[in-house]
Amino acid sequence: MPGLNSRQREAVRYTAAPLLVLAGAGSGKTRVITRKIAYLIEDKGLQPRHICAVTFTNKAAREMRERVSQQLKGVNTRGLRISTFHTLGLDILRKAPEQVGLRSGFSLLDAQDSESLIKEHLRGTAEVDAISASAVQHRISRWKNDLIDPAAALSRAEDDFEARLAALYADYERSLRAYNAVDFDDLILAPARLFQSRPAVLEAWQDRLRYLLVDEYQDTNSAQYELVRLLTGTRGAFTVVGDDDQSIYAWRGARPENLARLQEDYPELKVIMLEQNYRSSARILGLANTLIAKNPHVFEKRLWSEHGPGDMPRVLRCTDEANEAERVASEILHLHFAEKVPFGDVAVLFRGNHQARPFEKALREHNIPYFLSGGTSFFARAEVKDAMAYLRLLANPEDDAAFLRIVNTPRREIGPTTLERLADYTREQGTSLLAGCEDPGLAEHLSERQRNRLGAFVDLIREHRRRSAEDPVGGVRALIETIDYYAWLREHASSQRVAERRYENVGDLLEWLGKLQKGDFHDKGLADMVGHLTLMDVLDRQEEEAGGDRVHLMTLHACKGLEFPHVFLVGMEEELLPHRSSIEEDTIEEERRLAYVGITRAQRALTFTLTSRRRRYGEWIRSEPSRFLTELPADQLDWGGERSDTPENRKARGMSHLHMLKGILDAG
Ligand SMILES: Nc1ncnc2c1ncn2[C@@H]1O[C@H](COP(=O)(O)OP(=O)(O)OP(=O)(O)O)[C@@H](O)[C@H]1O
Ligand SMILES: [Mg+2]
Repeated sequence: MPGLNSRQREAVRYTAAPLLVLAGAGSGKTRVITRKIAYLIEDKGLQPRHICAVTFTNKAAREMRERVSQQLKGVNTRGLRISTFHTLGLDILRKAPEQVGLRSGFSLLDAQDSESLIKEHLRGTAEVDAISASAVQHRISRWKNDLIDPAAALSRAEDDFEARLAALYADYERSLRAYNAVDFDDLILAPARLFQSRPAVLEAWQDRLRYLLVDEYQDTNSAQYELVRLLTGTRGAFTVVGDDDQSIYAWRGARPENLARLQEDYPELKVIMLEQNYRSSARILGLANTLIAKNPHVFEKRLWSEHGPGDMPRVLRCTDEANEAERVASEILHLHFAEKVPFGDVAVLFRGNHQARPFEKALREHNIPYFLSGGTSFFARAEVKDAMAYLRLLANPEDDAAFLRIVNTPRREIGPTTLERLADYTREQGTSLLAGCEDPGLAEHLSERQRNRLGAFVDLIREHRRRSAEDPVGGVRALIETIDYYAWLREHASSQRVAERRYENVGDLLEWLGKLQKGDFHDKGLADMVGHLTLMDVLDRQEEEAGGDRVHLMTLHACKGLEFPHVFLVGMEEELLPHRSSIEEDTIEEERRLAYVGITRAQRALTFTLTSRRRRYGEWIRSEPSRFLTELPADQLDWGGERSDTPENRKARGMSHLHMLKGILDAG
């Protein structure tokens, strides 16, 4: 087993009992998982279909799949399951939807959809001014992650307010059921419940998944813990790897204590610690060790590295955000043109999504290709999703998910109770929601006023379906104007500018549709074009994921498990990192872990940046260096590091212009 140290080898070979590999960043935990998959197939003769590896992000799952297929060249790995927890959950539900009270073809609500559903339920309650829909959603999500159902939430409520939130949770659940829909958290919760209540279903899955491997185990929540516990059963055939110092999702219900709980639930648990870091140069690792040592520890682990000291990590002091972004862009140009570093080897990491904007601007201005992970792609924008939902409903009146998305967008005073009754009725009748609106039998269930509102909506759709049968794009355009979608956007946006930009996105979508109509789809109908656009949606995402040689921009939460030769950790300021809310709530330890995760992504070079002033809520505020920077030994950091204005760098910038020019010439 080349490329593994003796402890890693032991971890790969160990299958006698449950195994926990507990080790710091860059020590090869993920490598143990990928090698172990290969070992189980090649040496232990396990069929690929009996193995399941679980990670947290699609990106991580994709990388793992690549690494495994490289190791198993020529071996048929059909059936090998490497996915996120959520994808695994979705597959489990899809195989037996009736068992959990769903029908096949159930819809999956994203966070945006759940939030607007909650908003509907909040409307008209006493709590509407006291709490935002997103806060309620967060609360419900926490309950679900802790396997607490509405009844249990109610019985635990300590005051009236909590009790009201629990009641909202119950309303929300009822709506989901009526709509034949699940939310993101249900993808874990529902399978766990399914397994608890149906031993036969559980047994079939246990028979299918005979060995389970979990990466980033420190970030599992209670529902995920339960799912793993159930799936692995008494056999306990699993390997989990994790690092308590990298637990950064407690705010979303992750339970780092799950690491300790394993020992209680599985007394025969074997624990292997890894201590050699293979990722970072010694100076970078030294900073990481110093920083994390400030947190209290249950397990002491000190990482060491055989790599040389490497470059001195640097700190760039910048005047403000624009300057910070400009300096980083300049540094990246230097790396790329003077040192021949591919753009893809560089990552810019920040605490909050809002910090990305100036960097995007600066990188774009310098013609540096970049990719913003977790950013909002065109098809993920609310307004584009609304417009797509209208398109889908025009093309296919049976599309219940599309119906639900826009029946009240813009507001038509059709409340959740009306929709629930409609959904219950149509389920009995076996018709779609839209068709159900016109069913005379509905009269028993809904008041005349409610029926009239639904009727008006049906008329709207029918009229424009007719128009779009003759002229697809014209029909859709007329619909968007008839409902005065712009006014709706204007009502909800923070400024006219924002509303206009959103409306432009809708315009872009229609324009795109127009091009299709004139081009390849001139002899086809709306349904074909919508199908094509939906597929584009998938392609768009795939393209996003494919990468290419681009600088990575991402939050610290998103960079878990990844590594980059050059890392810029920006915004190293008090109230940014640590975040202001963590200072107030005294959850600095989790922020320190976040900083630790960021630092340990760097392989060769690490650069921190900070500004002396930053705009916040329209005002200039003086920024203070992050305590995490001042905790680091001053002699291990180069605080003077000015590279942006060296002659070399000016040359690099000149080359970038040449590069740009060449691009223009090539295009011409
Ligand atoms: N025994 C080894 N010899 C050489 N390189 C190794 C060895 N083990 C791991 N590596 C390399 O070290 C780097 C870090 O490994 P890996 O990503 O598996 O660490 P990790 O513990 O999962 O890190 P993280 O905690 O950040 O997820 C990778 O580039 C990996 O290929
Ligand atoms: Mg890893």
